[in-house]
Amino acid sequence: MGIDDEFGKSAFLHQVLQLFGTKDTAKHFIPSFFAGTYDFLFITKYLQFLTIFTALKFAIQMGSMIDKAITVREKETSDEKAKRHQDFMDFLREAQEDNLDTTNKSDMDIKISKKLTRSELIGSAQTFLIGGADTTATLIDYCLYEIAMHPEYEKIILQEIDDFITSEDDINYNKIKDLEFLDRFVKETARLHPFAFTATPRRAIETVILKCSDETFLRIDKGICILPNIPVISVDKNVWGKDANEFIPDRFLPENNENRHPMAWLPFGAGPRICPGKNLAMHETKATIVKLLKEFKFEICNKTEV
Ligand code: HEM
Repeated sequence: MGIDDEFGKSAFLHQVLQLFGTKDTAKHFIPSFFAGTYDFLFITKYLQFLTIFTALKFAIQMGSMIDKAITVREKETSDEKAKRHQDFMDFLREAQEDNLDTTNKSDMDIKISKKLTRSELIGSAQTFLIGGADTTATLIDYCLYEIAMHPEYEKIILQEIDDFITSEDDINYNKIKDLEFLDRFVKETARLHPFAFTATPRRAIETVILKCSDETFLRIDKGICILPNIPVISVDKNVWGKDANEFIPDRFLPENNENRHPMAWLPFGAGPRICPGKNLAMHETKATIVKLLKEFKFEICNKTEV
């Protein structure tokens, strides 16, 4: 996906990409230095806390840039707005303008109807931008790893690409949707590498007693924060079968999916707080793989231990 594609047309996104690109990681002395050493030098492991300052600086810089972008939007006339590409900042600002009424939703913790404040707007934009960048890149990395590990599946993906994607113009949402094997391949990759699992903590809003599959009971008190063990759920043999640890994209064929527990596949979380970028991330991953496989072959390097 390039900045000239549909997703990249947003002026706001351009500004943010510029911010991401002003200093690449290698130029950040502290993270790049400790990234290479913290594993084996006792003292540098603990000095890593210094990276907090770099991250903080980045967050402040990003916050102030978003703040400026909002000010620009506030001064815009409706004519000016209509002429440009509408982006997620418009949706967030419209949410700010809506008078959200959540009073009748008994399962919601916050029951105040209110608009997004400016700092909530900035915070939401930051979450979208940070949550949406490295995550998708990591999923793409894992897919390429699995492609290199499974040339037999690479062949099927290539065949599917040949059948459906005949030109660069075909790499669009509707055509990518037709690549059903690639979709299963990406889902299987995400199942075996659920790297964002730490993003799913939940706090109990009331005390509950859960009955476990081994007939024991688990009491969760009001206010307790729990983190579902997604890496374990993802390879649970009771849910996925004896071959749970194997890479088998066809386990996501509709007929194999039918009786599976709805909370079995959790790389994007679940429920009202499920990742809102899920469909975008899946599309972006598949589109990127199509582009890459059209140009490159991915193989395991004999010199690298996997
Ligand atoms: C492969 C890519 C991605 C993965 C694996 C991923 C994973 C996750 C997970 C596990 C959560 C927590 C969900 C839960 O608590 O149930 C989450 C939340 C979130 N993600 Fe993603 N994400 C990805 C891409 C994206 C993208 C592309 C965007 C935005 C463009 C995005 C925006 C967000 C936001 C805003 C939240 C917070 C939602 C909330 O708290 O209500 N993510 N993501």
